[in-house]
Amino acid sequence: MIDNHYILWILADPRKGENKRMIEVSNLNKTYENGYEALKNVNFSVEKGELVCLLGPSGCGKSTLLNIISGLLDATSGDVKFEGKSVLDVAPENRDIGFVFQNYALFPHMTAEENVMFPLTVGKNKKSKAEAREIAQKYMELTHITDIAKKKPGQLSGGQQQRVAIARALVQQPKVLLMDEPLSNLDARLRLQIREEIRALVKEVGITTIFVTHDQEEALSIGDRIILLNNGVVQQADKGQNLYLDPANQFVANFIGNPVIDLFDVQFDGNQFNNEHFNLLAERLADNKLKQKLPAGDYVIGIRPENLQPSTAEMADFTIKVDDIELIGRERILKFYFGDMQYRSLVDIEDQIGAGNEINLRFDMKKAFIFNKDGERVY
Ligand SMILES: Nc1ncnc2c1ncn2[C@@H]1O[C@H](COP(=O)(O)OP(=O)(O)OP(=O)(O)O)[C@@H](O)[C@H]1O
Repeated sequence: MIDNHYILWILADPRKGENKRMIEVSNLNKTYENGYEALKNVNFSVEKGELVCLLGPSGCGKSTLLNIISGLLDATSGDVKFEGKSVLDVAPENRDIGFVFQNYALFPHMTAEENVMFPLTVGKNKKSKAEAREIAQKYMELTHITDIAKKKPGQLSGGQQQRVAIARALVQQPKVLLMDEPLSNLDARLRLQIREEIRALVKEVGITTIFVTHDQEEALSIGDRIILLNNGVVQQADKGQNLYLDPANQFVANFIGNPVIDLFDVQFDGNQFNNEHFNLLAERLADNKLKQKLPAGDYVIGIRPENLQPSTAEMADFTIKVDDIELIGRERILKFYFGDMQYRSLVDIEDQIGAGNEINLRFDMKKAFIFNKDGERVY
């Protein structure tokens, strides 16, 4: 019989968490030869079987980070560990990684099947031809490409080529799958379809995956978690819904969300938030959301368009003239201007409000965010 002390010891074992952790990036910095700091003290980890999206605007350092994890690029300082062991001294081909690129990178003279089999015909993963074919067959079935097995890349659509590339990356049964903007060259409809296929596939295979994209919608739909980078700095690493509902700072609030969040410059006098269009009493804030006592000064109020709603004249914070409307599925976006800045309110499609209408709007202050002048969230 196992005694209770033994069970307690297992439960208290500090190594327990490490067993679940596949990738750990710690204090990672990259300064290019021209002195440009592309990554600044990057820290995050990825659990086994997790699908994490690296998201951020062009030039934020996504490819630099992916290339350091894969070994194609050296870090300036910091560490990358796989299953608790540093891989910085391990050559890329020995890191047990499958890589999928934006441009597919297939061998044009080989058929789809030969491309998929290729990693099993060379190097340390070399198998007999029959075995290679059998394994390739399994991954070709998983990626739905058996019917195009004998075709060459030039005869395949972009979506088919990317499926071949994914099968080729998985056929070595790597521990980690890295995907660098794999859907960028596909048309909109195919992007939607293949991203769903990719998520289903990596979950079925159970492989730890880092998926790079600059498209927030793609990241929100595919990732278990999102690591949002800007200027080489991790802004927030969290579930997609938390980036939307509980953004760490003004950059995250502004980057995530479609339609984009409304941001208003305000001055706080200790009692109300003021600008030339409205005055909002601080007592409308939810006390438990305040991260600190706010000194008087300049702030930015952020409100998601669905939380800036038409109201009665008595309850209104301000009145606007609708400049334009946009229909998106079940909802309509009402657009209006203060000066040359455009703002948005999101209402139900049934609300018969059109361009040119004057309407009253009210902030749901319990759902607003407030940022200080450094973009840090204070509420
Ligand atoms: N070899 C290099 N020397 C100097 N600067 C570089 C080098 N490679 C990249 N950079 C710079 O480092 C920053 C990060 O580049 P990186 O390619 O990692 O960004 P990214 O987020 O992948 O961008 P994109 O989405 O456009 O591919 C950019 O400002 C880029 O200009």
